[in-house]
Amino acid sequence: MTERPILPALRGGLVVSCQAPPGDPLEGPAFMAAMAVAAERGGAVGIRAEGPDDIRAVRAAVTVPVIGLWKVGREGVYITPTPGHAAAVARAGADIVAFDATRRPRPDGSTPGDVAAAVHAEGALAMADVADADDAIAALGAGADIVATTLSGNIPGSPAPSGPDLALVAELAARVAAPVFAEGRIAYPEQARRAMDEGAFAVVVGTAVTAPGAITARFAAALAPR
Ligand SMILES: CC(=O)N[C@H](C=O)[C@@H](O)[C@H](O)[C@H](O)COP(=O)(O)O
Repeated sequence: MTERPILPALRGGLVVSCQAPPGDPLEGPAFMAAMAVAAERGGAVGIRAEGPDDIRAVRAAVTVPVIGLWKVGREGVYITPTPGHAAAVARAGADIVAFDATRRPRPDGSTPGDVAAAVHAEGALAMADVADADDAIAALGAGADIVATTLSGNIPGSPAPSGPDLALVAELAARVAAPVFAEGRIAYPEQARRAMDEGAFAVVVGTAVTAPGAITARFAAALAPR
């Protein structure tokens, strides 16, 4: 928990998501903390990190706000699925706890409102990762403080645009009073700029900055014989 003003520190800036999936050579708190320090030095105003161990290490390594989440499995609702996971993420040092706020059933039958309440009980802010505007409006009504476009194109029934869902960013910015974070498939600085122009409060970039394997694959593909 922190007394620093969290949202003003993030306004208009870049949050870098430092996550390595299971089996990735960079998996582990030391690697993710180093990645976070590099991102902070590069101008990131916040770091998004996954799992209590990484969150603790990142929290200790940077001065900027930390958005935490906990991925549990990879099916259905897996981003901070229960109030218990959310409380643990906050206790690990996250200033903001991101959680799946889609209308899909949660593994323990809890609601987005239950998760937001657990986050608030730990003194953190609740970020609703959504797939569409209906998710966002429901989650904010249930107590979330922030919405992020994280799950657009990433759940069944949500078609994936090839790039970021800037239409959803614009729709949310027009329809909700809460801060809107643009997140998901932002691969170029120009897309980050456009997200801000569409009304985003801040922009979150992961793969394009912190996934050397994926970045290398893009370059290697460009060199493949035609
Ligand atoms: C859908 C899901 O599980 N998204 C996760 C949420 O934390 C991360 O795997 C993404 O890397 C993050 O959202 C940033 O997005 P991108 O890596 O496209 O810049």
